[in-house]
Amino acid sequence: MHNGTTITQFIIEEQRHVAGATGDFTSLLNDIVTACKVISNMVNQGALVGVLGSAESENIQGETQKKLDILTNEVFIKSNEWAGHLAAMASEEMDTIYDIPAKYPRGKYLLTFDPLDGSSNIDVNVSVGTIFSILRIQGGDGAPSERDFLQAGTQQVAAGYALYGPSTMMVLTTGKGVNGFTLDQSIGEFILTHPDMTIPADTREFAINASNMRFWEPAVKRYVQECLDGKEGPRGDDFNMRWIASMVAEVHRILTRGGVFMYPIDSKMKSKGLGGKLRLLYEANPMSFIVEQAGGGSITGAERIMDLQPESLHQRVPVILGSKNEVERILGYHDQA
Ligand SMILES: O=P(O)(O)OC[C@H]1O[C@](O)(COP(=O)(O)O)[C@@H](O)[C@@H]1O
Ligand SMILES: [Mg+2]
Ligand SMILES: [Mg+2]
Repeated sequence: MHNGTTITQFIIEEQRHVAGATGDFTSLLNDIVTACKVISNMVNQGALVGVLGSAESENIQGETQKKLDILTNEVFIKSNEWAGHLAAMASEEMDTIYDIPAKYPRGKYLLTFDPLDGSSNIDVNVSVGTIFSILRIQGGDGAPSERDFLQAGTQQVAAGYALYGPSTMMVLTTGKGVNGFTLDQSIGEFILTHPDMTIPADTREFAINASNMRFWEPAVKRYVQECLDGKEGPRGDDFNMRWIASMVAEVHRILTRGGVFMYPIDSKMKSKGLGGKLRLLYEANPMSFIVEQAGGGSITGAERIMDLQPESLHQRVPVILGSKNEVERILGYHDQA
């Protein structure tokens, strides 16, 4: 018998304190947990089940989809469309919203997700993940539309990610702190192993794709240069650098030991009319909710991400998140720039 709290138990106990809770939310989270277990197995099996490599298709972002991008999207749809908790879904891998088929009852929640984050790492067997965010539909009983999804991050009911790494983990917030669970493969259950995760306010570790340096804005160039100048520079201390190229893995490292993650806007993106690399609804908002609930900060450079009013389903934004004091320093550099 395991001796820990399962994620199901944890969610039910948490929901007992929510006035008027109907069990819908608990059951929706459980369906998401099931989807991540299926994906964990798929990712783990990899070449054994022929899921590596690219598909012959592109998503709306113009990215060549990986086979696993499509398969994991299907897993999320199938696991969540039937139970009657959702009005609709939206995903990185689907151009438009996914309306719940008429054969299933429709519910009051909206689910946005990045079924497989860190796609460029799949074929090289580096950690990847799944990111999700839950909203409540605000409109009436009519058919849901894209507009229903365009809610600020502060409206999120819950957010989480699964990390498929050396062990499979799930990290979750419902607005009452952040908790981490590890999948016990022997019983197929996520067990609470990282209660009340918090991000240290200070750090000496940053993560950014330095190959874009010549395109960065002055504030980001200044911040990174000062980190690289280390003890001899104005920070008077040495900094370490990391870049995994899977946002989930970067955020998990920051939740575990602090740090700052940056995918800022740059002149190359601007020249293509892009507002950033990462997507607001199913990458930036859920990760910002988690990071803020763990005591960290999350900004675009100039403003708090969770206050942004979304304009479109696949909108991209700059992301700078992590240890609070570093994020505030970077915000200050943008104000001064
Ligand atoms: O290729 P780069 O510049 O290193 O970008 C890596 C970033 O792109 C992403 O892979 C984008 O997410 P997807 O893999 O879900 O498209 C992030 O996880 C990661 O932080
Ligand atoms: Mg992603
Ligand atoms: Mg993805």
